[in-house]
Amino acid sequence: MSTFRILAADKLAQEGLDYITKQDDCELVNKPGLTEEEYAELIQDCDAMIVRSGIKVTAKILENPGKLKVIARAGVGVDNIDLAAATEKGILVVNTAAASTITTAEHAFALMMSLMRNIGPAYKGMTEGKWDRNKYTGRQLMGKTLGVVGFGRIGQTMAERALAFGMDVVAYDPFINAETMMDGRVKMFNNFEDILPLIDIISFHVPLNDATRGILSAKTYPKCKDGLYVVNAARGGVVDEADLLEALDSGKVAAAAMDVFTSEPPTADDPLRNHPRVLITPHLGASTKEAQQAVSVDAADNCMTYLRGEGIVGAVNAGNLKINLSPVQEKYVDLSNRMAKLLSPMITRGIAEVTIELAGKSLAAGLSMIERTALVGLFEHHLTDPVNIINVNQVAEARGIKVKTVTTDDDKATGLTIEVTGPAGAVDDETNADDKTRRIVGRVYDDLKPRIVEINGYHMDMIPEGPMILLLNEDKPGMIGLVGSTFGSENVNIADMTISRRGNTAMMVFKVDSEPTTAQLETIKTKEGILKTASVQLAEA
Ligand SMILES: NC(=O)C1=CN([C@@H]2O[C@H](COP(=O)(O)OP(=O)(O)OC[C@H]3O[C@@H](n4cnc5c(N)ncnc54)[C@H](O)[C@@H]3O)[C@@H](O)[C@H]2O)C=CC1
Ligand SMILES: O=C(O)C(=O)COP(=O)(O)O
Repeated sequence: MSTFRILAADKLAQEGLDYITKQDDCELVNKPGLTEEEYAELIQDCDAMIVRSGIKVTAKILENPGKLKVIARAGVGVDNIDLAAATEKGILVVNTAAASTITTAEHAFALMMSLMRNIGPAYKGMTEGKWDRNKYTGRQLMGKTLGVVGFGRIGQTMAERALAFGMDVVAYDPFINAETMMDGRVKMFNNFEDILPLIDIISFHVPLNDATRGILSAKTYPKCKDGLYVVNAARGGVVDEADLLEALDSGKVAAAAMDVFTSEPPTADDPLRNHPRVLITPHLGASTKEAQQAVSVDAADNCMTYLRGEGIVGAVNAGNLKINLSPVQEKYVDLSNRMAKLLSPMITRGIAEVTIELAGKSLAAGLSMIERTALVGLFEHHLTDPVNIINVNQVAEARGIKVKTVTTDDDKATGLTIEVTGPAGAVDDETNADDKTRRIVGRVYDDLKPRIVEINGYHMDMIPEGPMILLLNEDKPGMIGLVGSTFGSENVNIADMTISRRGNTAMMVFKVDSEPTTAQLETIKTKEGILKTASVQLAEA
């Protein structure tokens, strides 16, 4: 059994660490707090890396990833991971989406309540011997309007709690196409500025990206009511920090609560640390015993699922990959790999375009996986850089290879066709019409076995498995005998064969007992009438 080395590169709950050490096939490398250079070296010998927000997983760390295959974020936000670099290197990034939702919403809610009742400065005054009863008259939540920015897991959990406290809730989320949510109790907006005149309190629950960076800033304050309360437990930078300080001074903002900062930790003299109307916590949103236990175990689990080849859970950078496939869809994924591997040695003219044709409505959910698996099979022997289902679309795009997918709904005749077109000028008018592209057609029948039914216009019905040899020869008498005796003298034992004619050539496909050596293939190739040879090693079907 192989042993997976799992690196904990951030402080993880003990439960998560114990969970890793209890697995027979895993070894824990618990090394939080190292330098960028140290991680760059350490990851090369680790299969998985688990992080929180305390480390920046930079392109430099990932430059030579060695055997690193997966990075798990024990939490939600992945803005501290260079996703483009991870994808380029074929490293899967996963998170533990829902495990910390309630905890984080509770923290945002606690910040909102504390802000409205001056809990922070009142407590501070008490510790300094003061008794300021009049200074800290607060505001009641009931009847106030909360604006939730980002109506995902945490935003909705925050809204549920606000509604229970008798607040009105409106939300801005341009990726939700609904007029209202929560049984009509939350009015939805898809223009940020439209919620601003309506709200007394704003709370952010969005990822940090180019669209959300500085979304609340000097530009947008003029639309807000005077005396706005601001809560940010999403990411530092969503609320522009310099503009917030000005808005506090001008009275536009009554008070602000921040759990997250543009730079963490903020410097000791950061004005947000000591502002009398700013309540701050050190990125504690997800920090409860319950949430940390859940995210650390889930993160470890998500790594193991991937490393053990059992699927992908919580993918962040695997595009539209669908993992929970039906048995038939899975068989088509397996078939696409076999088909691509068989076609791959015939691709001698380069690849400009790949067309994947999938027939059968019932297979549609597996399309992305089938497509990626086929591309990996086509590319892997032609490229030196590692290519896998995570980075294969990016690899194709970076090389200008067009990937076309055609689907049809016919469930009575399910099937898969992979066709590869070479670059312009790769074929000419003399080229046989069936050879202008490289094409392979396969299906999975009711017995769930993969079948190849056509290669480049040569029709057959063959289960692709084990070591296989493909021969293209002149279609003339004596060829089968010649090949049989040559295999015999070369000690290559034939287990099965199929032959198909097209014009004056034929394709013989052999299953043999063991993979032929290059020298054996060369000997076969020198025989009169043999035009091309290739060998492929496939798994048993
Ligand atoms: N303070 C802390 O310790 C924690 C902070 N977080 C932060 O909370 C964020 C939200 O987490 P979840 O609710 O679990 O994620 P989620 O993915 O369920 O929700 C995010 C929502 O934001 C929306 N969104 C995306 N771009 C937007 C835009 N430009 N404008 C408005 N809405 C937009 C999405 O449509 C989605 O509905 C995370 O991205 C993370 O940054 C998460 C956990 C803990
Ligand atoms: O899950 C998130 O996005 C968080 O911000 C929590 O961060 P942490 O794991 O506490 O460093």
